[in-house]
Amino acid sequence: MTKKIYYTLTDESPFLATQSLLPIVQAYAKTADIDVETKNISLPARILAVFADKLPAGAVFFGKPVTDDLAFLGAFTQDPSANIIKLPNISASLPQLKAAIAELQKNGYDVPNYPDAPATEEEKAIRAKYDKVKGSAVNPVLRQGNSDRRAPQAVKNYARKHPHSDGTWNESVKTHVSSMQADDFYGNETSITLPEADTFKIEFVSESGEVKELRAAKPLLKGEILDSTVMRMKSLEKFIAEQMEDAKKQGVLFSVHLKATMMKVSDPVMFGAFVRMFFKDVFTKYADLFKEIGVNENNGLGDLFKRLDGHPKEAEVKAAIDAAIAQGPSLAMVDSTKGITNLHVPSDVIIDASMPAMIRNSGCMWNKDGKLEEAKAVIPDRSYAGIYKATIDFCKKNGAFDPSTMGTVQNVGLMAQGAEEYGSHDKTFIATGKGIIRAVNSKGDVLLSQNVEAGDIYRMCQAKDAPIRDWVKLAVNRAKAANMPAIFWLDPNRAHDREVQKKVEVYLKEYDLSGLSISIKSPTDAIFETMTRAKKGEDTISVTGNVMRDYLTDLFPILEVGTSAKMLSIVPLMAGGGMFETGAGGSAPKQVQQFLAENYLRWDSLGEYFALAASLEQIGTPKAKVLAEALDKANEKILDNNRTPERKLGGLDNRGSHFYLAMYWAQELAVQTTDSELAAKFAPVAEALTKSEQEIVSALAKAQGVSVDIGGYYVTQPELLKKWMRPVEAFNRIIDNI
Ligand SMILES: NC(=O)C1=CN([C@@H]2O[C@H](COP(=O)(O)OP(=O)(O)OC[C@H]3O[C@@H](n4cnc5c(N)ncnc54)[C@H](OP(=O)(O)O)[C@@H]3O)[C@@H](O)[C@H]2O)C=CC1
Ligand SMILES: O=C(O)CCC(=O)C(=O)O
Ligand SMILES: [Mg+2]
Repeated sequence: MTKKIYYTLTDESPFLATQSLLPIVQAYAKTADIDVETKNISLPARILAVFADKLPAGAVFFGKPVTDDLAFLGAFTQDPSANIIKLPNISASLPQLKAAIAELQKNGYDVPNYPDAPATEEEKAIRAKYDKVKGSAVNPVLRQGNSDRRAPQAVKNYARKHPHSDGTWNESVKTHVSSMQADDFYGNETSITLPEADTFKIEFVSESGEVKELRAAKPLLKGEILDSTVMRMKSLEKFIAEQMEDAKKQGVLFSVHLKATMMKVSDPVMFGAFVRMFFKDVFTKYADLFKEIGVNENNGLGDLFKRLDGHPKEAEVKAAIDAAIAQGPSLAMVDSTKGITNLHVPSDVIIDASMPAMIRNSGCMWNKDGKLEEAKAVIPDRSYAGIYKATIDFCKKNGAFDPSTMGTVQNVGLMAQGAEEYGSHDKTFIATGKGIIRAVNSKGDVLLSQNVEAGDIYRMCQAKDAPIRDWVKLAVNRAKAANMPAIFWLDPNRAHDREVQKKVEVYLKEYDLSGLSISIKSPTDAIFETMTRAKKGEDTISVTGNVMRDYLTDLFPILEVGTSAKMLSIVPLMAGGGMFETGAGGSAPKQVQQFLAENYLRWDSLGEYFALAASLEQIGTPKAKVLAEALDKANEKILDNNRTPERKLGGLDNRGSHFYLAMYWAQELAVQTTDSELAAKFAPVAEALTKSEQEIVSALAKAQGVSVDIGGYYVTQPELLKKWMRPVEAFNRIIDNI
């Protein structure tokens, strides 16, 4: 029977790479009776899916009828045969969402504008649909299992042989992390475990006793952990002002690191507080104008400039902003050549990628002159900031890490069913006045309650019992399989973590742990021990909650192997199937700019190669296993022979690396002796590819160095992509004839 792998079409670099890689994958998989079918979960496809009713019947996007592929895959995760390869996708900030809407409209798709200030019921409905697409809208739907992320041994070996630089560090480095000391999410957290199944609704009770329902009742399962907490806006503003002063005094760059994409409700509001405080006088002086043109600081300085464009007061306001920048502490830059600051776009600086990049750069970020400079990294909430502080302190004391000798850090992350903060969006509210926000059960009893004032950010999180049980199981299994010590990172000072720890202690008793080293430590102790071990070349498994999973699986891969793109990232679905994420990083937008400018794509598809091998293994048929084993060997050859993309024009790029994957994979299939049919099938393919190696690789190289038109950024044209991503007919012919 034909087996199926769903392969996702996403955005930016991984989407471009797919245009070249997928035809190879499909051709090889077909020989084992495996159908690799695409599902489009890109940002534009997701927008079209929610507005399908507004499109004419039979509307087509990227060569296929418009369907809700994310909903399809989300439901499919519950099928025990699910086998999904998931590439990184854009978690859109509002500026990105608006840009994608504009491109769709330009291409004739009649989707509505994003209503900034919805007034009518219709506008509110449109806004609600867009808010579903916004931010991290894909991963929480598909991640119906916990997370197993690690560097494949071959990748680790490669990094040891070809170490990148992790910068230089010593005690004199002025870079540091600054967090609030009170009134943050960390300080205000309360948590309970539900003794019985129940429901909860969220209400605001004003000072005068008026009750307003913020969210209707939703079910709670027995054993579920429920938290509530609040970030006090006035304290946050005061803290930001102090940190600006301090950065200026210390003569370091001022930078802010948040996760406005994944934390799509809370973090843009915090980002907005930074914009408002940095440009306090400007926002006060031009309050009326900003109201008139619809400025919302949560969307950043970039959006403000767009709204000012062509306004009679444009020059005056820009001068005031320039003056504020000149007066304030030096701002960290995203792109100094274009004048794009840390405060321009909420999704430009994303903490999981930005902090490791800074650590690798000896604690430096870019200043306005395009030079590296030490920085203050402001991370307001203390819940997770401590691990970066500990890393920086460790590097100051012990020097930079050395990729040629350091150990590896694997991660087992609690992620399933919207665990913890990453599932909190529908339970996050900005308080509209002074009073109480509370969670109330079916009997009317108050489960959790927080005092709030206008502007405070109230947030509730859930973590269900079954995922926690599954996470403990996964941790024990990984510790056994990898033969490494595993540490649960749980903070005794956090109410939520104390509830989790009670469960972990109970569930660990269900296993025979003899011969294993499994411990529970606070995040600061855990990272210290993990780094001390890594420095000595020793390996450790970090067993963490959802946010730390995200942070650590960029931090350690970037330190160890230079990028998280090369990670194996498996989600064993709780219903029995598997989702294979490719790498643990993002969609690398900077690389798209390079591709468009010079037809050079430096996306490294190694994450895809490893995900594919794991996916084929899961298919499990004898032929699929042969394909998987041959692919494993091909992957090693890719690394041994250095056939991963180089950074700069003129080198082997993404397409060249795909050629070598095809060649090595075919060679391995041709020489294996387990399946003679496959060997016979691939012998001529291997021969043809080997014979044409020089011709194809030099034709791919010759194609580089020109500017590229693919029809748009979000809305691209399939024929144009084919032309640019599969430019060598001789290569295409061999693949298409398999
Ligand atoms: N799983 C998912 O779907 C995820 C999606 N995202 C989304 O991705 C977008 C960008 O995120 P951002 O945080 O900037 O991080 P990215 O990982 O996209 O970019 C940071 C840097 O990582 C390096 N990099 C990442 N992947 C590769 C690769 N395959 N090959 C080579 N280099 C790579 C490059 O760094 P260098 O130049 O230093 O080599 C790149 O400039 C956002 O929209 C975000 O929401 C982010 C994380 C995960
Ligand atoms: O879903 C997202 O927005 C980002 C996911 C991410 O960063 C990760 O899983 O590492
Ligand atoms: Mg991440």
